[in-house]
Amino acid sequence: MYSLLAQLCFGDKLSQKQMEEIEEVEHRATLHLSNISIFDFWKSFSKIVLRKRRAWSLKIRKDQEDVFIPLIRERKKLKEERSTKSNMEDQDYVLSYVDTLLDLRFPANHDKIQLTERDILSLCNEFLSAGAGTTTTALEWILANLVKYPEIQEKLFMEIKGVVRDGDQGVKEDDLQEMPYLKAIILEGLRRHPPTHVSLPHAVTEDTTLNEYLVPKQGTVVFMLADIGWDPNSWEDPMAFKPERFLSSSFDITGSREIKMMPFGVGRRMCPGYGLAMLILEYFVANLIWSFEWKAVDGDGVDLSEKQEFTMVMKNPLQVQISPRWKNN
Ligand code: HEM
Repeated sequence: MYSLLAQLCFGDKLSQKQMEEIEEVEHRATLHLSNISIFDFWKSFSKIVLRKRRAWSLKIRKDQEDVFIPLIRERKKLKEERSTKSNMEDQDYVLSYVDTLLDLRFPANHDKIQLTERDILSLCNEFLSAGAGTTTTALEWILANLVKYPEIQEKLFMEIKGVVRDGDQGVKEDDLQEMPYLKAIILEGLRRHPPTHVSLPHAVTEDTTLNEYLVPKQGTVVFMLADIGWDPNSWEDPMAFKPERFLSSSFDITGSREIKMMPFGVGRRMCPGYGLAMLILEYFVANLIWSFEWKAVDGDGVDLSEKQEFTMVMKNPLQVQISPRWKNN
């Protein structure tokens, strides 16, 4: 997942070594995120009392600079070279997230006209840390349920079989449009096991009354994302894994019509990566089930206990036996 997101971020010409360096430093940064939030609240206090943790935090930032800044400079150089090339010479160019950030300009009256390298580094860090752990966690929960309920896995396999054409190597992006049961499985996975159980902190801009409770101006508000998706007033048998509940009508994950679940948040601060995340999940699940049969390790059930890390992960990571469905796998 890191390799995929790293290429979206820094371009598709990264070497294996560069991808490994990005993954290593981002993994450390993500695990460290809970400490950084302490510094946000008690900066002066933490400078003295939490010196060691602060030093560790600064070390991670320095390591990120060592890995990311050369990559940002490479994209800057490529941008300058491209400006002198014709369209014909430039055919294998793929736009990256960093390219869009380098092109960003603020209005002229702003005291800063464009982003600095350090701003771009922070945005790339946000892109990778917000995108990789969440999507990987969702994928693991969905596969865990397909192992736990082989009849659902089989029904999905039959749907894919009806869509993939003879001679195709795997499921293509266009094929996904013809797979309503796959979409239902992804939505049910996100409802039953949202990777983040609470939203990011939001604030109200003025005193607001909600169900007779006053939320004072600037008061911090977080939304209980998992509980909203498990509400028995909205969902029948909410703790069961039943993709069929999403088959009867098209479901709007953005919550613009009604809000019965919000694994990506809703409104202006909704996850900007939700479309990408849905595509990655559909594409990976379809191809993994098309290529392999997934079974529980003999004698072991699938334990769906949760553990809070940066995301809500499986307490006991999924252990499976996978067998290729086709001879050439
Ligand atoms: C299954 C996968 C994902 C889930 C469940 C998820 C969920 C969320 C949630 C709940 C929020 C906070 C929304 C709020 O507080 O209102 C969020 C924010 C964010 N997400 Fe995702 N996300 C996923 C994948 C991604 C991906 C793939 C990217 C980008 C590559 C991404 C980038 C972001 C960013 C940058 C923010 C912060 C937005 C802000 O500060 O306003 N996410 N995500």
